[in-house]
Amino acid sequence: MPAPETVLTVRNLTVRFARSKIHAVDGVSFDLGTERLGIVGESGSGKSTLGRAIMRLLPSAAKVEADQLDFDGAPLLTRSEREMRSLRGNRMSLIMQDPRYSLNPVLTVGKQVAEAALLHQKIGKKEAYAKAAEMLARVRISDVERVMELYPHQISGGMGQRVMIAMMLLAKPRLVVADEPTSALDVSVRGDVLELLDELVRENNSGLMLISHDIRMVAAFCQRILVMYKGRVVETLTRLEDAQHPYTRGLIAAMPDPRKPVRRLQVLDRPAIDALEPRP
Ligand SMILES: Nc1ncnc2c1ncn2[C@@H]1O[C@H](COP(=O)(O)OP(=O)(O)OP(=O)(O)O)[C@@H](O)[C@H]1O
Repeated sequence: MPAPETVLTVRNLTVRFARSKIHAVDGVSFDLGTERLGIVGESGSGKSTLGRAIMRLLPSAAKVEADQLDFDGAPLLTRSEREMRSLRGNRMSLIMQDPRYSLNPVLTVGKQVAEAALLHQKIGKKEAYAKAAEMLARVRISDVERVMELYPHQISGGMGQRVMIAMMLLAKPRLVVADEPTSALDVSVRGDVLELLDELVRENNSGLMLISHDIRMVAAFCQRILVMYKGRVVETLTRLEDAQHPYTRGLIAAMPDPRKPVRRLQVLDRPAIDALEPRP
């Protein structure tokens, strides 16, 4: 029996897309507790595919296999699509880079947050609107009344992420997968959104997978980091200072440290890294 705080157990997870020779995710194993876990790697390393495989949100062309993929102690891969839809609306949530793809474009912000309140709490319609306003204020939206009347295309990316987080505060998910949640945002609001995400997962005692190419941001926010290269986890870290793998060091060097003067950015020595990762 897994410990009660175990949210996810992943053993030898593999994803392969039809007509592709490579494994987008290649034998990944890890456990996720009620913690903030970062998944980092360069573009194409398999981060998003890993997150979507866990949410069971990959297209049918993707073949997902695992020795074990358990969420809250129960297998995920054998669940029906109907069960998955219910899980995704309640127990697991995905935050994507652009919230406009997650919010319903034909519903005002107020209506969709109120619908989330109706779905997750035993309250009436009027109370649901009051609850929606309360949640939007909690994610530090100042002009709540006005924002509730707007449609998703009328709000900024930062505002969209706040709305998503407000809806998740109502759903209280056990697992949050956040895929580059701040990459499309103005630098000035990135910190705010991360802070809200932190409040969300702490309040609900959730497990968070934060997927990003920005290893410094992830290191500042997460307790543990999995470093992915060509679909595999090459290193697990709790501090950047402990990085041993040349690929990880390359990722760190490629992200300028804001506290230090900019030097020439390093280029990854791929042949040397590939030589360390023998392929079958
Ligand atoms: N729908 C798809 N069909 C075929 N191949 C895919 C599909 N989605 C992803 N891939 C491939 O899987 C591999 C991993 O891609 P993935 O998007 O997971 O990487 P990533 O690390 O998240 O990159 P990025 O940061 O650019 O999103 C890549 O080789 C990619 O081309």
